[in-house]
Amino acid sequence: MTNPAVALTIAGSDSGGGAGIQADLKTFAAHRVFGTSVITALTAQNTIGVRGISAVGPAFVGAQLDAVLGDLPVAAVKTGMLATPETVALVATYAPRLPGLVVDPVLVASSGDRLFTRDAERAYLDLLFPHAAVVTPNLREASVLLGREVVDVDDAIKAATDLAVYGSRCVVVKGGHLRGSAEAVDVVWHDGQVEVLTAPWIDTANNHGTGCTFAAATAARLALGQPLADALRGAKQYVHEALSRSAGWSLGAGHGPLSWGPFD
Ligand SMILES: Nc1ncnc2c1ncn2[C@@H]1O[C@H](COP(=O)(O)OP(=O)(O)OP(=O)(O)O)[C@@H](O)[C@H]1O
Ligand SMILES: Cc1ncc(COP(=O)(O)O)c(N)n1
Repeated sequence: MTNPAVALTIAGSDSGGGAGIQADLKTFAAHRVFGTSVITALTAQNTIGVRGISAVGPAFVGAQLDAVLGDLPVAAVKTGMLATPETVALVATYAPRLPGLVVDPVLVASSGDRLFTRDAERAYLDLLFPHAAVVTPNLREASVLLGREVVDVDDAIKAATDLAVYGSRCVVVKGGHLRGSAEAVDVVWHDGQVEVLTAPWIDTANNHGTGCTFAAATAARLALGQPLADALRGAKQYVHEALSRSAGWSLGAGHGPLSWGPFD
């Protein structure tokens, strides 16, 4: 019997089940990847918004990392909500032991609620980005990180190029919040080249967890040994399929969750 590939998510819990650790573990399982998890924060959250956050102290985040990395053959890692600059700094100290590192710099929930205490920008840019195989900010996160508005595809191309300066091997500026487009366009910077990933736009309010799912699907595919470019294309396709299958659901009064695979 061969072992399954193992991936790790370092992220926050979403009590509503749509984003965070819950979305990541579902996405790993959908790729037939065994999921491990280091929890950085609890959120009291549903499809409408975030009611409260209780961050886990960095020492206990470290204890979880030691437990997982000291025992299991983690082949790829995704970071989501890290909640505090201290936890970003702590995770950065583990970076040499974190293969295939996908950094989703979660700062704000789709509801608009903040998911990070303060001083996020410098901690992410200076400490974690240099170790990442890929970083995956959405438009709003790219704006916060760069301290300027990022609202259209041209801005996203410039943002991806400017964020690449911080040392990540690849940057994806996700366009799920671009207005007025018939396509969901993500801008990818890789080795000095910029390209776009596109998929047909799905008209649905059930989009809570798209960012987490995209980053987790990328990490799952890296854990399975796919090259990064293939992993990103496959993750984009996975999110599109998940969104299209749950477009008509009505779970909760706010932004509902996505469906999940396997889809093959
Ligand atoms: N309505 C949609 N139709 C098709 N693809 C979408 C849609 N919304 C988001 N996506 C895709 O989902 C992925 C995540 O992008 P998005 O910009 O939504 O991330 P995010 O803002 O981090 O997520 P969230 O909105 O859940 O916080 C991207 O590949 C994006 O293009
Ligand atoms: C615990 C937690 N982590 C992350 C997100 C953002 O998720 P997404 O950008 O996928 O909506 C969230 N709402 N809650």
